[in-house]
Amino acid sequence: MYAFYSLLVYIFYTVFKKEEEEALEGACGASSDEPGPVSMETGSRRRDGHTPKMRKNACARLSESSSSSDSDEMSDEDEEDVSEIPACTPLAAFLSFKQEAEKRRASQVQLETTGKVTNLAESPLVAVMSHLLTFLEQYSHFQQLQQQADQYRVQLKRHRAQHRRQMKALRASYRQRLRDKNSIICSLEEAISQPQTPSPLSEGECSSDAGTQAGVHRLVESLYGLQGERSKLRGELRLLHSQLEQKERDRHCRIQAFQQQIDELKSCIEEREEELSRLRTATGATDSEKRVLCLSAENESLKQNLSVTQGLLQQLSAIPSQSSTMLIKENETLRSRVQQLEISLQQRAEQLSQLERQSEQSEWRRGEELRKREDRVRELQLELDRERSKEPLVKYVTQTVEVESPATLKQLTKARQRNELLSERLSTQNERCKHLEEQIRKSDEYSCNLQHKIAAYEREISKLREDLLREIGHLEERKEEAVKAAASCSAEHFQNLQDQFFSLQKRLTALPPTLRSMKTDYTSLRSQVRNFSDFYGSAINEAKKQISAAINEMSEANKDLLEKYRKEVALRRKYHEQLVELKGNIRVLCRVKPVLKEDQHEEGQSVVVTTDPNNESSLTVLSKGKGRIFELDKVFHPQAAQEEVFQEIEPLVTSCIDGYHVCIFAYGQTGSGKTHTMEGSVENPGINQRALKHLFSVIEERKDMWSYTVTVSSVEIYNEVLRDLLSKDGEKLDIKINPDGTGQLHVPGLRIIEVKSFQHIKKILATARRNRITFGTQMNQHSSRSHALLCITVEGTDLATGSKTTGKLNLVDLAGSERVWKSGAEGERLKEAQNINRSLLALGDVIQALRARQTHIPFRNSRLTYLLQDSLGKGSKTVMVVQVSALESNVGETLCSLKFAQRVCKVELGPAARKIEAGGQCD
Ligand SMILES: Nc1ncnc2c1ncn2[C@@H]1O[C@H](COP(=O)(O)OP(=O)(O)OP(=O)(O)O)[C@@H](O)[C@H]1O
Repeated sequence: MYAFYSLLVYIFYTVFKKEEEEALEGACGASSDEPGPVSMETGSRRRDGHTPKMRKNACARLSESSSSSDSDEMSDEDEEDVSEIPACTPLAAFLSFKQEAEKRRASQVQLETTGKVTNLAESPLVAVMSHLLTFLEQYSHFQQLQQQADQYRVQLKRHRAQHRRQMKALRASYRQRLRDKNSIICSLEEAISQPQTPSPLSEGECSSDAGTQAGVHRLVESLYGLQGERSKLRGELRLLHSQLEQKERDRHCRIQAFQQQIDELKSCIEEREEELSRLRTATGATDSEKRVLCLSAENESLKQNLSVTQGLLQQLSAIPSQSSTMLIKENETLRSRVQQLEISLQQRAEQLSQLERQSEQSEWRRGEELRKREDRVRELQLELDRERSKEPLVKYVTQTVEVESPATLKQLTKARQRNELLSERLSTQNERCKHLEEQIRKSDEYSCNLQHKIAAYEREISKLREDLLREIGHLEERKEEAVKAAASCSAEHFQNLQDQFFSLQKRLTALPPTLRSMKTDYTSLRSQVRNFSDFYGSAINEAKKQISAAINEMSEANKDLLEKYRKEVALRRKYHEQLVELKGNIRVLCRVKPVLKEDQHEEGQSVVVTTDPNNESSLTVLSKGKGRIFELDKVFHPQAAQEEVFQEIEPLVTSCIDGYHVCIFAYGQTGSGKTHTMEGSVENPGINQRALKHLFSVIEERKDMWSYTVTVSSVEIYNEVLRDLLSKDGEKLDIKINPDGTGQLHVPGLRIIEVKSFQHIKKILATARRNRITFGTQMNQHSSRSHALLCITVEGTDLATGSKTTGKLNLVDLAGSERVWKSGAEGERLKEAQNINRSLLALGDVIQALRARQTHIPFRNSRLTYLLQDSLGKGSKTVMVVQVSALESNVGETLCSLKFAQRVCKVELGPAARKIEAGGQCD
């Protein structure tokens, strides 16, 4: 049995071994004997139909499970060599044998199922055989599969090759198409560069080549990309356009600005030219005239030259030609010279005509200028008239105030009438009260008299009683005596006694009625007195009731009245402000000092300053035989009283109570009356005292609605040093910024006194006057050597609304401006004078800057201007009183002062600003 197995295994081994060896031999022989593709082409086929190469490949494929794709470089011929391989191997014979065995086994199974069981299946040889057969079957199946796979691979290769070929052809055609399309793109680009060009890709073209549709699509995409780029470029272009437009606009604006500047410059040049021509006309001949003269003179000389040359020519022509050539040459040069001269003559003539035209033009311009001047004069005249008509305007404004509010006025008059009625009733009640009181007093007196009378009566009665009793006692005694005597004496005597007794009895009976009447009188009087106190009390109560009722009625009516009054006050304030603004927030008044005896040092001094009684705003100064007219806001004639001057300033003082900053200062040469105007004397007080008086009277008027606090301080600036005029120590003071953050100035250490009454202020003013530095100069016996400032602050609180106002009134008496040589100042006085003049100069600079509306106003250049900063600048009200002397000896100073005043006149401070605080907010 074992021997059989061994034999079988051997058979199989030899069969497989042989097949394997053949395969290996084939492979080795092919690799050694048939090198390269040539041998492959010509190589004979083996028994099994496999070429050596194929086998090698198959081996490789077997060893490498992954069948990598053939390289593209593989030749097409190689691929074509692959053919179908027939499946006729020794294994096939074995397989047929195996199939037969299987069939046998199947029949055996059938036999088993039919019950004919044999013990063949149990034989180990049959099992091994069946195993071997299964293995062989699997192997053959594997080989078949391998063959199939090889076939597929070959087919695949073939397809791939075919595909590659197709691809090649396609690539070539694509390249061709690409070239075509490139040309199309170029044309497209050209088309794109030209806007609105229709797309060169027509539908027909797209559809014409279905194979190149993808390429066309790509092209279309690129076209879209290009279009996108084009739109982007267009956007950029638009942006550039807009930038360009912006630049254009900017350029245009700049051109306009330049044009404007040029226009301005032209107008400026024209003005200059006009000014120049004016100056020329003022000095005499114009430049053009002078040039005309010069040119005509030159012309003349040229003409003379010409005539001389012509004469020379004639002479030369007369001379026989000796050296003719020389002469000809000379002649020619002369001719050319003549020609030149003629040309220049012509030019000159042209210039002359041009200049004549110019002179004509300048003449015309002069005429224009003259006309303009006339117009200006007319305008000035009109302005003057307007200024003159201001006063009626002011009146008109006040009238219009009344006209504008007729309803209010009606109401007011009604209210006033009611008020009057009520006050009349109140007064009648008062009178009644008074009358009652008088009656009470009289009845008191009467009762007192009665009591006195009663006492006298009582005294008399008691006396009479005593007398009566005494008489009765006497009579009783006499009666007893008589009885005794009757007993003893005659009947005659008894009769006498009886008569006496009867008369006494009569007297006694006569006595009781008076006594009774007196008694009744007394009792009635007593009852009257008792009743009178009751009556008096009830009458008083009645009167009180009536009075309280009247008062209630009054207060009811008063509420309305108060409201109306408030409105009226506000309206008045408004119109007052308008009035002040109409007059100007900076006003210049001029006061001419009357000629006093002590001023006339020299004999025969004439008066050179005259005022016009018909025009209150002009004054004429006669200087060097010429009269100069000065126009100011108001001119006071020399006889003007202090009251008259104050009346002009009064509205501004009222403004201060309403919360405005007001500055009033007197300016002028030394001795011209500044101190007189500001301070005055005890008998004839000046602005300071009158202003304070007015202030307190207004405060008194408004006490029902406003409560005010008035504080006063006074300083002097002497040699640029600040001193307190209300303090005795005379310490140097400094001006600083208030640390409260308001940015306002304050003077640390300055005495500020709260003033309660006008009497109090009088004392304060007297102290300030005493402390001020004065010295006698040649110009003034008591010349003030310092600037004195009286600063009044009025803080008001509206009792109804609680709003607060802060007004300031600065009253300044400036030190006199003076000419040092004239005032005879030396040493310390000279230094004073220089300091005074310097600070006045600083004041002038401030005024000048305000007038020119400069952004920087040089307030800090002197202590005076620094201190007056908040009352001199914008939003404040200023009055300058210019004091001038009328005497000829002071004409220089008078002219200086008036010129300065006229400059101040032209300053505009703008609308005044009220300093009011409502609920902690500032206006
Ligand atoms: N309108 C006037 N009526 C009467 N007297 C006047 C008038 N003006 C000035 N005076 C008198 O002239 C004198 C000089 O005046 P005042 O002292 O006021 O001049 P001033 O300008 O203040 O001088 P200074 O600058 O030197 O102080 C004083 O005696 C004054 O009484």
